Amino acid sequence: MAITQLKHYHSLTIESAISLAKDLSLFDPSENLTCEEIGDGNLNYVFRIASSESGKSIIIKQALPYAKVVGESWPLTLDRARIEARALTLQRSLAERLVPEVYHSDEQLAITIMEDLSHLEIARKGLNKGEIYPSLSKDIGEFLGATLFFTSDYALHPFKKKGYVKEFSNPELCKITEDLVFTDPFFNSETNEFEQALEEEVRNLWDDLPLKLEVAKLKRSFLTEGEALLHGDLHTGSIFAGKEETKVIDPEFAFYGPIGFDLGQFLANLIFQAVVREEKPKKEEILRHIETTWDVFESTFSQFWDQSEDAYTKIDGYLEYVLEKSFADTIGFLGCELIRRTIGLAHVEDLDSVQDEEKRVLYKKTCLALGRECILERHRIRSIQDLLDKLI
Ligand SMILES: Nc1ncnc2c1ncn2[C@@H]1O[C@H](COP(=O)(O)OP(=O)(O)O)[C@@H](O)[C@H]1O
Ligand SMILES: CSC[C@H]1O[C@H](OP(=O)(O)O)[C@H](O)[C@@H]1O
Repeated sequence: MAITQLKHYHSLTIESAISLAKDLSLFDPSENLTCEEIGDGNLNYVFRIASSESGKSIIIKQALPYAKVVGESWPLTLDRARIEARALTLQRSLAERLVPEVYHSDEQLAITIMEDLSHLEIARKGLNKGEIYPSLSKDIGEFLGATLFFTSDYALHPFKKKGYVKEFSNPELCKITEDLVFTDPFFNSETNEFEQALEEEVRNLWDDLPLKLEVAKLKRSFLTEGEALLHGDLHTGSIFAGKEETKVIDPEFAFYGPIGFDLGQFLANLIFQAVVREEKPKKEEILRHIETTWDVFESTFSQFWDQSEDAYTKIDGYLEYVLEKSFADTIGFLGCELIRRTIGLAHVEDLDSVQDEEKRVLYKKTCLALGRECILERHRIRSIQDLLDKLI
């Protein structure tokens, strides 16, 4: 009888990460390898292994059985590593240029081994330094048009789509979003974190019943509308950018949800930049990115729509209905992201790194007011220009 040796989960160290890379023949046995842990996200460890001889390098990302940002008191499923590796592979098959290659994955060890993108920079970091990324919004618009269309019912046989819905069932990570994006910031919850100077605005939000009703509707969409496979956490910290290259990483929150969610998260994270940039040309750069993201998403999605085999896609007005609904959802989700990143558990460097306290508080108040307006007015904000008018 063959004896199968089961690999049990253990968290990697610098040494064991190097041994693993060698065991998997990702490097020549004779190569001298260096390894460093470079993870700066909230949840996982990320090891970069490089050979000085060949110049080759790889990334090993490992999930921990808890959320790194909080520690062992917040247990978290290792299944997120399976979801991430699968989502990267599927998204790469739909938008090859915009997603890193996965070399290997292992569910037991909760690892994904992938292409090293260190020649690029995390978009949030670069944007904060004033870097210009000419193709960022065009690329993200294309990524969203392709990944959202080709994982939806407009493109897939219903059996295939429902298979994906099952495969990407991601209850624990969805629960984080349900709590941290849709619930906690709108209630006096322990996870919230905000400065004293925002107390009055925050209490007003908590007391704002019409606002809470609209957030409840958005949360309901997130919980119930399995339209397409979402990235699920598409903020500027999940994107590597360069002058001519863009890559989307970190889809561990992937699941079937409403099309507007990824768009809303990405646009909100651009809006943080629009808010903190006071010089007109610098702000303009971001406004153009906001416009281009939606425009490219809309045109890419519409082009693919014409290839659909679903008879209803030939009915006049159906595409327009889907786009209008997705746009209103995008504006609403964008509002929730603006608020949660300002007063919730997970903040953004764009706002928090502003040293001048008066300015920082002013920017945060602007984000809260804008978030509220977008949630409440999402059906009256009819075009991307209507949104831009609110940012000037
Ligand atoms: N493929 C990659 N190439 C180079 N660096 C990477 C890669 N993936 C992740 N990193 C680095 O690790 C950090 C955290 O990765 P991320 O996937 O966002 O982890 P988390 O899920 O913990 O948020 C990134 O900000 C980046 O600096
Ligand atoms: C405790 S998870 C908080 C927050 O972190 C995730 O982002 P990332 O891992 O990319 O830093 C996600 O946005 C969660 O809402």
